[in-house]
Amino acid sequence: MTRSVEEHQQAVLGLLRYSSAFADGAPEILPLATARGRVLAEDLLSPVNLPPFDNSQMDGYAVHGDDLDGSAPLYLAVAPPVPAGAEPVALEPGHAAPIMTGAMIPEGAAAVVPIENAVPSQFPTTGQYCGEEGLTVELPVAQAGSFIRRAGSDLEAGSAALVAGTLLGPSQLGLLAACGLATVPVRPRFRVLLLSTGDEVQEPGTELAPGRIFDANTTLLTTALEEAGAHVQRHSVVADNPEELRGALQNIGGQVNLILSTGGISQGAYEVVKQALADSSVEFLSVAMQPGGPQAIGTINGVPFLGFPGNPVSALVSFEMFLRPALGTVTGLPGNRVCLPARLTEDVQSPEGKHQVRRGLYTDRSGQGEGIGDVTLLGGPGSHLLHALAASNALVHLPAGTGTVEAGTPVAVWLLGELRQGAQPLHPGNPTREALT
Ligand SMILES: Nc1nc2c(c(=O)[nH]1)N[C@H]1C(S)=C(S)[C@@H](COP(=O)(O)OP(=O)(O)OC[C@H]3O[C@@H](n4cnc5c(N)ncnc54)[C@H](O)[C@@H]3O)O[C@H]1N2
Ligand code: MOO
Repeated sequence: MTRSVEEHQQAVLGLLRYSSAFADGAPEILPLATARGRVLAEDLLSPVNLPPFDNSQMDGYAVHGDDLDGSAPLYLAVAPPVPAGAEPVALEPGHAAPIMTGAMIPEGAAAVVPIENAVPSQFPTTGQYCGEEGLTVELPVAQAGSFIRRAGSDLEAGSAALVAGTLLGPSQLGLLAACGLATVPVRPRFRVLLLSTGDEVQEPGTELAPGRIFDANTTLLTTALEEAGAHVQRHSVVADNPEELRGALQNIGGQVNLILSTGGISQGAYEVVKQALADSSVEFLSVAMQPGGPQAIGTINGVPFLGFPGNPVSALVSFEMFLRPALGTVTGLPGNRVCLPARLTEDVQSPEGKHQVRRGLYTDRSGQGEGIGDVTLLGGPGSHLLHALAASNALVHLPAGTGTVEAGTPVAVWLLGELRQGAQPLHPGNPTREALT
């Protein structure tokens, strides 16, 4: 059975949505400073007004409402100062109180005049406040309410500070702190059991035996999953022994939201995942994509399962194309990569019937009057080319039907990192030839 990229993306999304253990997970309560990158589990109402009280927006003089009759300049007696953090005494008509930014507006005051608009334009010294009677200040005409930040003008007590599903970053966590909250309920992390398979696959840090290779996939996918916000339970490498794999998968139910394996799913004589799950509801199929053609999808004892191909580049491309976007949709975490148009720096040939995903180096040219950036392919299409992948900052899409593309033609790229300054993103989702024309 062969599926299009879009069909398999939908199938993976459906599988993750089915992951009921995840949806029913009780919220975790975290201290604010440890909750960055997590998703809010429930609506949070503010217990206080923001600001909590009427306060001054400027260092200046608080003026009584009775003195705002439009006559100017005002000559007012200087009242005792109002520092931030103090509860001031009421202001009498005919008086102006030195008031600091953030200080509570005294009862009776109706406007603040910034100190630089006063004569003298500096506050009296502490000694003058204490020792001299009869200090006066000259102020220009002021509008009622000027430079006063009203209680609740940012957020009213009892209204929603944040709604469930919000991704918590510095601004959101700062808001909760301003509301006086010390902890936040977050959705539990999406939990993934990760197993790499293959007799030839050996732990890094050991001495490499003849015919064997080091396990790249466990580290590659652990870090990719964690970067996407998931919690990863790493299993040690499973040999090409179906009994061993079945043993590793027993009694997993309920502890994880997804089991993800690499390797053992194509046409060989020792395809351990295929053999171990032959009588299960897991489907082994081919997606019209290169790399990442062989795929497995289904459930094991009710737990969602995905099998990625063993080649490291195939595993990463499978993650980027299928799992990352679906994870974003079900968890509320950012799943879609920034998609940009870029001009190819060389001619390229892709298989007509497949969506080819090449790796490349994207360079932003928007500051050089070029409009869009360019992309240089790194390595060939081979799915073992991990060194070229490591030097790349973009996936380059050559959708099914592309065939030959000449140098200078715009193609869609997904940035594997931050958006460069000035670059204009395309709409997220699968790049098509039409999106570029
Ligand atoms: N006759 C056919 N052979 C193959 C086909 C096919 O259609 N017909 N498809 C090829 C494609 S495309 C891919 S991709 C691979 C997928 O094979 P498997 O998923 O069964 O993976 P393995 O055979 O176990 O491994 C493939 C390759 O990757 C290396 N590998 C595996 N695990 C790791 C790891 N953890 N770290 C680093 N490298 C790993 C492994 O040694 C193999 O070289 O099948 C093709 N064959
Ligand atoms: O489809 Mo395989 O993933 O090219 O190398």
